[in-house]
Amino acid sequence: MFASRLEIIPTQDIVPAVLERVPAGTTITVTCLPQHGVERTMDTASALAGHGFNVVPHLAARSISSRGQLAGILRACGTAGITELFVIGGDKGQSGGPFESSEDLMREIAQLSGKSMKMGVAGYPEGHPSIADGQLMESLRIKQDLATHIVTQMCFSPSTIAEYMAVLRRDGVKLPVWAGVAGAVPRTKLLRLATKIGVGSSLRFITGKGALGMTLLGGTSYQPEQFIADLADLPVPPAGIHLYTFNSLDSLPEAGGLGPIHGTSDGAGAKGGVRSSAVPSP
Ligand SMILES: NC(=O)C1=CN([C@@H]2O[C@H](COP(=O)(O)OP(=O)(O)OC[C@H]3O[C@@H](n4cnc5c(N)ncnc54)[C@H](O)[C@@H]3O)[C@@H](O)[C@H]2O)C=CC1
Ligand SMILES: Nc1nc(=O)c2c([nH]1)NC[C@@H]1CN(c3ccc(C(=O)N[C@@H](CCC(=O)O)C(=O)O)cc3)CN21
Repeated sequence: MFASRLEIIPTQDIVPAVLERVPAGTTITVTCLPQHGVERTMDTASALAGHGFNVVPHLAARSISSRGQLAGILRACGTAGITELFVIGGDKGQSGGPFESSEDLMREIAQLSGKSMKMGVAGYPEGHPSIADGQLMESLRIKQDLATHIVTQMCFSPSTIAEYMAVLRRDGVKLPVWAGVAGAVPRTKLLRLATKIGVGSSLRFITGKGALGMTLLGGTSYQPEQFIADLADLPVPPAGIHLYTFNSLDSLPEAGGLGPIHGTSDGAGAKGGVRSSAVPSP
């Protein structure tokens, strides 16, 4: 059984939906989209933290307008009891402030927080649409001293995750890897969003695979259970599952490998990054 986390989008109606459907104590990460701005991420994160969730806001470097704004965000984290952030560059074409990349922002956070803030970073098992593989790897090698773990982009292939982890280790990146898995999201929504974030080709590949594709994407929603079970069977499984819910919270996986969305600390914060009792032995 894997340790698990849920990712949500800070839409207006999401806090009551989470309160209704997700047990307090669950780890929830809150995205930071260019059209929303970081305030919405922080407002939602603080509200959920106040209701007893272990919350991880995403901070996009290019969406932060000033060092003062960052200091305010860190103060808000302190007030809400938030001790971990997910730091990315951000999909904004141009930076609106002093930080160009996740690395820039991580250095400033480490300094302002006296290195007490835990930070996750993004990994791309199938590459990134506009950043070369070599540059992504170099960026991870640099960031690993500031980070606690990697969360992968949404992926649909266990062997791709396995190969990605092997390449990371070969190239000297030692951080625990959490596999990004799509939740039970309606198939049309999933196809649209996967295309938008640059992983559409792998999803289209699956949908074009006849019987297997029908199993994976048949019915109205994607079903992640088989993929999660296959990840658990890898010789070296990932440290945990990061479930991209896209706010579809109606059928969170409770069986088939993920285990119940649990209410305890998931262990991603510590170096080593796994809740040993929750992860199958290699
Ligand atoms: N909002 C979210 O939750 C997530 C967002 N993303 C998006 O993925 C992208 C990358 O983010 P990070 O992994 O944090 O990378 P990053 O912004 O830290 O960049 C990694 C490396 O690539 C370079 N780089 C960045 N953008 C580039 C570009 N357009 N062309 C060439 N080189 C570039 C940077 O200088 C750095 O060396 C961003 O667009 C980010 O918003 C990825 C995962 C999650
Ligand atoms: N390049 C990239 N950007 C991201 O923001 C991102 C990734 N990759 N990879 C993993 C997750 C997935 N992300 C996403 C992507 C799209 C929506 C989304 O629902 N977009 C809605 C608009 C939501 C709104 O404005 O209220 C859409 O309809 O496109 C949410 C999270 C965030 N993360």
